[in-house]
Amino acid sequence: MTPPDWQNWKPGVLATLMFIVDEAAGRVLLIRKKRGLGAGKINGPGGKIDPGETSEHCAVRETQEELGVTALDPVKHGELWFQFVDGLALHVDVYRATRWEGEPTETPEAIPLWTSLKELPFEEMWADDRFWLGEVLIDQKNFTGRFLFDDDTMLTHEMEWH
Ligand SMILES: Nc1nc2c([nH]c(=O)n2[C@H]2C[C@H](O)[C@@H](COP(=O)(O)OP(=O)(O)OP(=O)(O)O)O2)c(=O)[nH]1
Repeated sequence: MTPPDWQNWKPGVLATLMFIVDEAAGRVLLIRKKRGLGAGKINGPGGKIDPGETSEHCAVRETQEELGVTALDPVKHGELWFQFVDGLALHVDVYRATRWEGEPTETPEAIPLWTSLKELPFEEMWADDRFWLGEVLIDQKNFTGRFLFDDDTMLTHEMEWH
């Protein structure tokens, strides 16, 4: 396969992910996603940016809609660029927050899962997550990642740490 030309990737669909970290307890608020892209997988809450909406607002709104929790003072830690071989392109901003309001509650979209930072369930997550999630959640690193997917299979990846 011809190597992808990262420089020419289009942003495509804009989306967000939110990871709420309970630093005192050493855990992160994940979800079991019930529908949409990645249904059945474990992930952070998130979704597509609405027209005219900022990415930070989207990350907070999606977390409210999926779990009934409001993330406070989120910090952006990364950008994910996904190209799927069927043509779908997705650009995802990744946020981390350490304060929140509300109790996580199951919704039609997601089941909340408080998860130990020492036991991130990579085997049930998207294949690229093992390249960045621990570094963002635990070490608070900043990154850009580019990934080529064929459906659920990751074909290539490229990481930059800032
Ligand atoms: N951690 C992780 N998240 C991913 C990957 N690929 C991917 O689309 N996501 C996230 C980004 C978005 O939060 C979500 C896909 O967005 P979506 O907009 O289709 O989700 P949705 O169906 O719930 O959307 P919405 O209608 O609520 O906006 O999945 C991945 O490889 N790793």
